[in-house]
Amino acid sequence: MNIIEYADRELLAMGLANVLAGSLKNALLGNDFVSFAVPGGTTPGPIFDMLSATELDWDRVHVLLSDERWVPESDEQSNARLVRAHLLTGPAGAARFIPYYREGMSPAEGCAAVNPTLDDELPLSLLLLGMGGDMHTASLFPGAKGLDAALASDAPTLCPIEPDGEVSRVTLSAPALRDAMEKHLVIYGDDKRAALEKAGDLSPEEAPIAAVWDDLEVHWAA
Ligand SMILES: O=C1O[C@H](COP(=O)(O)O)[C@@H](O)[C@H](O)[C@H]1O
Repeated sequence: MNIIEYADRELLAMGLANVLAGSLKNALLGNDFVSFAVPGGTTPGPIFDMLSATELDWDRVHVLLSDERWVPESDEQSNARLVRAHLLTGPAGAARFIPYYREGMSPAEGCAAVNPTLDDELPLSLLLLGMGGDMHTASLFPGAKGLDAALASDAPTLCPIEPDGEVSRVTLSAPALRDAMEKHLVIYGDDKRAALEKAGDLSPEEAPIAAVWDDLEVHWAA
């Protein structure tokens, strides 16, 4: 794991958007299309805003979510809603988005419907992850119902998961995340940095970020 420190969050957003744009362009050189998985939550909006303005062959980029709350896009908690508002605009509006939520289906039924459509997206060409202070990444939450299944080496690509006291979710599994060709993690603040450092002494069940951090490039600002 390599940690890159930025002077502030704005510089991080600019720097990381540049890194991601360069990685997408490189990956597009050797492939008909590339798969780019992105997080939701409160952190990535400004990074998406900057990246979306970059000129590249977005029509050959497939955008996926690292995880999703099992809510329709009309719900403010929807990660797809965030991605549509901040990433799939301007030049990046030409990208192909692969949403997960299926109206009228349970998360497990939704995963069964979505999983066959993800086969061609693996291994992910480029992955951006976020992390919570509890060391969850994507929706691999410590103690969640479904965590063991999503951490298993033979886990399906997209798995249902029920974090304690939270809306039901779906998440890319640990193997799908771990096997990405290039992986970045963005975190802000001393608390998350301390949590990340602590995760090295813990199991993936206790600190799910530890399941995916081989070759992870970490982008941090206070
Ligand atoms: O629930 C989620 O949390 C993580 C971290 O979110 P943040 O708000 O602390 O940045 C995020 O990466 C994940 O995609 C999201 O669904």
